[in-house]
This record gives sequence, C-alpha cells and structure tokens, in this order.
Amino acid sequence: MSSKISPTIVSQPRKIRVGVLGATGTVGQRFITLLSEHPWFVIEALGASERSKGKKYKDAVKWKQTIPLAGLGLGGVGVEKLSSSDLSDDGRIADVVVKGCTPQEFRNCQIVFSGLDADVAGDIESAFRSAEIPIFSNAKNYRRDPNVPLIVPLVNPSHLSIIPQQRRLHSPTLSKGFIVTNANCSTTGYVIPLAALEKAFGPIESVLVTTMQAISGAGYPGVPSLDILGNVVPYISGEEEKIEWETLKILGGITESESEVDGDGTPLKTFDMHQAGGLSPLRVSASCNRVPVVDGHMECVSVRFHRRPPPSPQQVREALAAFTPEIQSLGCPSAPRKAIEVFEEPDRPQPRLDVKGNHNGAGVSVGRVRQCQVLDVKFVVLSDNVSIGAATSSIINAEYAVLKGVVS
Ligand SMILES: NC(=O)C1=CN([C@@H]2O[C@H](COP(=O)(O)OP(=O)(O)OC[C@H]3O[C@@H](n4cnc5c(N)ncnc54)[C@H](OP(=O)(O)O)[C@@H]3O)[C@@H](O)[C@H]2O)C=CC1
Ligand SMILES: N[C@@H](CC(=O)OP(=O)(O)O)C(=O)O
Repeated sequence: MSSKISPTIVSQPRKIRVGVLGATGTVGQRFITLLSEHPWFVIEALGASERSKGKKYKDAVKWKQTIPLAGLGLGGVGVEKLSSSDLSDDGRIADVVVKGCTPQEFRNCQIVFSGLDADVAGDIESAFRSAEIPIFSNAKNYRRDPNVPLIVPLVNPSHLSIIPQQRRLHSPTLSKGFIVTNANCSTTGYVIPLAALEKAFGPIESVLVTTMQAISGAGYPGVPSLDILGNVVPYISGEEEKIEWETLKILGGITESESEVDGDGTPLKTFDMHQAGGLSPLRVSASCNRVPVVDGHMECVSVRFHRRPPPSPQQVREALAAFTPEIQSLGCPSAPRKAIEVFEEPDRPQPRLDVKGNHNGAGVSVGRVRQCQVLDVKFVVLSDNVSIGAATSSIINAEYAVLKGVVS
C-alpha cells in the first residue's frame, strides 16, 4: 500500500518564526533573500561559525546577491502581527546579530533551515532535532538515512509521512523535532522532468545524465579562478554517486504496514522506503563537469522507458509542459507557477538567459526534446542550483509541512 501523510490542511497559516543556520554562505544568502519577502515565515535567528558569531549580519557576510542587503526585511509580509510585542518584523536583516549554531540560541524558532557546510551539519542538525526544532537541510549528511525523507518538493513531498517513524526511532519522547533533507542540486534539476515523464508514461528503465555545473554549486569562494576560467573540470567529488542513488530514493515510494504494536498493544504504522523500479531498478549513469558559469546547472539527459513503443518527442514535450505537482494545487506560496517551462527554440534554455526565467528559479526549464538513437528520447534541463537546487526547495518543503499540519 502506498502511504499518504495526514490529510490535515491548515487553511490560514499564521506567522511562523524561522531560523537559518549557515546564513552567511551561498545557500544561506539565498534563504535570506527568499525569506525576506515570505508571506508567513519571519526570520527570528541567524547562525554561522565562530568567525561570524556576535557580528551584525552585514558585517559577517560577504553579500553576493543582486538584491541589495540594506533593503531586506525579516519576512512575514502576508500575515498580521500576532501582537504588538510579536517579532521585530519592522527590522532589517542587515542589523541582526549572528548567533552560534546551538539549539538554545534558536529556541524560539518553529522551523530552522540549514545551509551548513556538510563538515559540521551532521552533529548540529541532530542536536536541533533532539531539542524539538524541525530542521529543513540542504546538507548531504542525512540524505541516505532510511528514516529521513529526501524531498524534491515538485516530486515527492508525500515522503514526509516517514517523519513519525523518524521521531519514534530517534527518541520515544520526541514530539516536534525531525530532519528533512533536500537533494543534491544536480539531482533536483533533472529528477523533476523524470518525475513528469513517469507520471505520464510509467516507469523509466534507464537514464544517462551529463551535467555542466555552475561555480556557485561549490559555495563561496568555491573553485579557484585559475582552475575554472576558460576551462572545464570533468570531476566533482562524490557528485556522480549522489545523483545515481538519490534519484532512486526520490522516485521510489514508501510502503506502510502495521507490523508493530506500542506499549498498550495498539498497532503502530511502520514505513519502509523503497527504491524506484522495484524488482528491475531504474539504472542511472551520471557524468559531472564544472563549467565557467556563475549560476545554473545544465544537464543533458537521455531516457529509456519500460513502455514499448515509447512516447514520441512531441508527447514528451506535452507531458513535461502539463506537469502539475501537488505543491501547486495545495497552494504553497513559493511553488513555481509552471513546474517545467518547455522551450521550442533550438538553442534554449541557456544559463545566462534563462536561469531565473521560470519563476525566479523556482521551476526548471527544458529544451531540445528529441529522439535518441540509443535510448528513447533526450533533452536538456536547466535549473537554478541555489534556488530550486537548494534554498527554494527547503522553503517549499517547509510550506508543505505547515499546510499538512506536520509543523505547528
Ligand atoms: N551551493 C549550492 O548550489 C548547493 C549547496 N548545497 C549544500 O548546502 C550547504 C551550504 O552550501 P554553501 O552555501 O554553498 O556553502 P558555503 O561554504 O558558501 O557556506 C557555508 C556556511 O556554513 C557556515 N559554517 C561553516 N563552518 C561552520 C561551523 N563550524 N559552525 C557553524 N557554521 C559553520 C559558514 O559560516 P561562516 O560564514 O561564518 O564561515 C557558512 O554560513 C552545503 O552542505 C552544501 O553541500 C546543496 C545544494 C546546492
Ligand atoms: N556538489 C554540488 C553542490 C553541493 O553542495 O551538493 P551536495 O549538497 O550534494 O553536497 C555542486 O558542486 O554543484
């Protein structure tokens, strides 16, 4: 049986206090720009390393966003203040004093987003979960944990249903804390059209993907200019392996059973994540390259379907353009208006022209859909690695969790 999470829909979300860990980094800065105009979420606390702790945000950060930092507020622009003493939402992010990354310093947050370096994310995020603070993380540390959902919001938000089991296994007394992760940025970009194709045409048998990844994917200051200017680096450590296994978890499902009982003998629902493809698993081969582009991961994708005969390129184009994920119908405020923008021009999408085109990087762009002489069809997909590939995904995941009553 495939599982669904609680049918609870919160119709009128109130102001929700949020924090950002790793707020000074590449992903952290994108969180700040998105949250500063968020209708429900209000920034309550920012955290980073000892280097930044105690400084005003404007003094700790090397601001690299195109929007000036000075004008950014704390968010919560769509709901009324709860009371006059509520949250300093007339404040400016620039003046917020950066904290250390301890649960104590974020105790007033109902949700915490993490853009932490993976070297430190593991212990910090676990401590927040134990302290009953829900974490929506970009780091890779917990993606493989079978009880931690790995969510691309346009594809598998229903995997949130594993959260009660995650809490139970982490600590029998845990009632609010949990960890949700998003995927690697390259996985995120190409798994969205794959999900659209599976929805329209059934299971995919095999995929070849070759990435051209932007420098911003490596954080700040990232790849040395002498390595990347006028060059292509045909290796990104760990990236190909991540794309190959993350795809299977994201496109896989969750099986629900009642095989255990609690102390009172009441049956407990248990969940088991299974990989895409079941007995004949989806086969994925990835080749990853770093290219001299600032923002936007481009990926060339070839697909073979189980279904014979396979769909035509025109049917594929139509299915991609028609793809409507649940986050859109549910009304997540940061959901893109169009999940997949399909280009007809033979030379689009391009990172410089199109990376922000689809709803400020919240959706992806696909072009060059055509027949593949080896597999069935091939196309190119462009995604904003720092938006839908990172911060935007976390924020939509949190919006979905709020609307489903998973976060209160
Ligand atoms: N960039 C991208 O496109 C994507 C990144 N990710 C993942 O998101 C995470 C953040 O990436 P990115 O923003 O690029 O990285 P950056 O290197 O740009 O930023 C890292 C952040 O972590 C903080 N930090 C470092 N060490 C510590 C510490 N000991 N304690 C507390 N905070 C610390 C830094 O604070 P300070 O400034 O004080 O040093 C900074 O805020 C990583 O796990 C990355 O793998 C995921 C998908 C895409
Ligand atoms: N490795 C990706 C970004 C990243 O940080 O990925 P992950 O979160 O899977 O470690 C890139 O360089 O473009």
